[in-house]
Amino acid sequence: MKICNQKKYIAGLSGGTDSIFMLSKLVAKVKPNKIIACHVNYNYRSDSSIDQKICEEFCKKNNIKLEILNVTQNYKELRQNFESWARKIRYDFFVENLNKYEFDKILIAHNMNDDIETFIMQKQKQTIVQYWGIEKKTFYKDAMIYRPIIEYKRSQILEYLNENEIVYANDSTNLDLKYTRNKIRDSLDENNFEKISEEKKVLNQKLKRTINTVLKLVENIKDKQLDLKSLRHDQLYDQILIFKFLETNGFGNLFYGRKKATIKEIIKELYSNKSFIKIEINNLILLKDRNILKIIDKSDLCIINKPIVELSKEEIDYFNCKEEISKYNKTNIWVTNDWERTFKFLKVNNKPLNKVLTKQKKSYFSRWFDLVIYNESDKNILNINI
Ligand SMILES: Nc1ncnc2c1ncn2[C@@H]1O[C@H](COP(=O)(O)OP(=O)(O)OP(=O)(O)O)[C@@H](O)[C@H]1O
Repeated sequence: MKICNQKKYIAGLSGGTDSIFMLSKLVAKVKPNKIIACHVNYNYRSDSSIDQKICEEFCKKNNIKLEILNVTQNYKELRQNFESWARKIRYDFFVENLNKYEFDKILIAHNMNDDIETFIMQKQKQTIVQYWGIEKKTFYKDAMIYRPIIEYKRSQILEYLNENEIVYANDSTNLDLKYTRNKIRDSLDENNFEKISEEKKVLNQKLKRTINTVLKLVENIKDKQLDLKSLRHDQLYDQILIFKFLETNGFGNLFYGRKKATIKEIIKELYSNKSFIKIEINNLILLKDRNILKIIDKSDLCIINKPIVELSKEEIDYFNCKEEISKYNKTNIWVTNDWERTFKFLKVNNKPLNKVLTKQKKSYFSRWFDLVIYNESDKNILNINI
């Protein structure tokens, strides 16, 4: 276990095998005053107090300061997934202590089995990943999370604890096979770990290279638009590119944990001959506008079709059209930028407006920003510069 004895550590201590093992190894290398253990008692299981007691006794014996967060929550009323809710509570608690004591790193006791299980799960679930398995070092709210026992197998950990007669808690949820992870856990043979780790390593190297290339490209993207010539007909590259493009423009959360299929379908559409494609996911509009892919936040768009006299001050400012509309103030004069709905029946010199614009290869995106002024009775447009 690589650990620097000069640094100060906040250690996540659940009382289970892994974190007790991590701390046992840690106290052998680092002075106790450089370690603070943090335990979260969720009061979720009937035996939660046993875990807390094990942590208290371990820390007392090893002269380590222990911070405990006692969670009071009515679990019948919890409306979200327990695991992700619980994870946020404990990571926030770790960060709070890291800042309070001005320590350097947070240590979490994931082991090699967790890493391999995560890898197998990622492959089965076919989600977009940025790393295969569990990374040794990550960040949470600017705090460094380090996993010093990621190279230890569960069997090695148990052997060490039993040999040294160290007391640990049994996590009763581990025995419950209804969870996917536990099903995978049961089917894994540690003898295959070297081979799986090698496969994981190769995939991660490839993924890292791709992410780095994509990031260089995405860094230079302006106006939330991607030139579709940047796609490479390489599945991994294209998927990462679209994902990073969405992520850097604030829409990554829509795709975290989502099946890769969603991004794959988007890419398939982008390669089609269609010059216009509009994909909507919650507040996101992805617009293929000929050779450009544009990200639009629906809440940034103002789409109208109404009599000119009903334009609000905000709308006049948004379209910067004060001067233009002052020329028209009759009641049968309407304004619109709702090109998807109105341009098929509006006419310019008796031709449908959308056909004229398509012929001119007018960008679909820009149509939302040019206000069309038209006569409601004959549907002819009046601002002929369009
Ligand atoms: N109740 C707890 N109190 C303090 N630390 C905990 C607690 N539960 C988990 N941890 C820390 O997190 C590590 C991983 O725990 P576990 O495998 O249960 O979580 P996970 O959901 O797989 O991963 P994650 O840490 O990302 O939530 C533990 O070994 C321990 O270091």
